[in-house]
Amino acid sequence: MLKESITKANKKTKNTQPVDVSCLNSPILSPGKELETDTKKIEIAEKLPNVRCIVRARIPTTTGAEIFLNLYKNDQDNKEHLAIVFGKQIRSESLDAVQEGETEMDRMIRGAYVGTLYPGRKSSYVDANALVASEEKKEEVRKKNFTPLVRIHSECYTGETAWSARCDCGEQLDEAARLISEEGDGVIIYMRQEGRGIGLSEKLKAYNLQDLGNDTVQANLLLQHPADGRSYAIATAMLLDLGQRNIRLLTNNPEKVSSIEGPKKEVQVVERLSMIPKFWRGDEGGFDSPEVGAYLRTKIEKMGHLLSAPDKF
Ligand SMILES: Nc1nc2c(ncn2[C@@H]2O[C@H](COP(=O)(O)OP(=O)(O)OP(=O)(O)O)[C@@H](O)[C@H]2O)c(=O)[nH]1
Repeated sequence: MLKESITKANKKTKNTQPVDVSCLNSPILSPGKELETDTKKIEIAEKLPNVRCIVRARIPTTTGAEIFLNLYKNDQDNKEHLAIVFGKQIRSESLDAVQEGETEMDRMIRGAYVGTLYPGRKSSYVDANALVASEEKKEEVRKKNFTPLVRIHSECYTGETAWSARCDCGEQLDEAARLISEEGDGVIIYMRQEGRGIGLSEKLKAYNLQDLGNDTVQANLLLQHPADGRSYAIATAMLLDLGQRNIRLLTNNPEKVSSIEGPKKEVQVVERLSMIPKFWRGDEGGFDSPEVGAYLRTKIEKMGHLLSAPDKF
């Protein structure tokens, strides 16, 4: 059954080397039997999708930083991707656009207000103090030629909610938030691409295949999925909607850097900053496990991640 589906996958998957199915006599890959190295590059769409921020809300956080959650709809999938915006400087053009027939209350309810909401506020615009503060901030940012720190993060229920030590996704999300909030203004684009795009149920199957001796890439391929099934066109369109054409990107993933720039280099990554696991840096709060070690090694060895493991790992 699995053998059959992988043969089908060979026929369907573009730019992918043939999968060696001889290993399927055993659920565990025999030593020396490479399943394949998936050479598929993340496809860059020819045209960016249309995105629209439909609601924004202020979230005071447990770390003290104040963030604005911007929820987006798009014409490519039916998922609710999010822009987690730090600071008040970065705003969504589609959210701020005036909608026909809407009242001031409608605008405030969907988050298209300037400044801060307070009981009894009547207008989305006329918070004079906020306007002055916002103009001053814009000027300050212009003077500094500010290029925001951005993280493009893919949803990971296990790493962010179920305390998983199989991956460093939860740590990366926290670390990105910490670094961005230190600078004041920046964005985390939170993409609903669970399990590198294969979804949670398939990722859980992949975990079982990993426990049976396969690495993260092999497990995806055995399940008939690409090693990485994500795309970043929606994220690029969201960054443009947020007015961000030049960014500093927090990632070790070279594919993410080229994909996020878009088909016509609509966005430019002017700097890439590595995300080194805390445990490798010897920082407080890091964690180690055999699984996360294997996960990171596979990223480096098979997915070309720009990260070098310290000798002892
Ligand atoms: N299929 C699969 N997905 C995984 C596994 N472990 C984590 N993920 C998913 O991988 C994604 C995390 O990717 P990112 O944090 O964007 O990291 P990345 O693209 O690998 O690179 P960085 O930007 O350097 O972190 C999330 O969607 C996780 O759910 C796994 O073993 N198998």
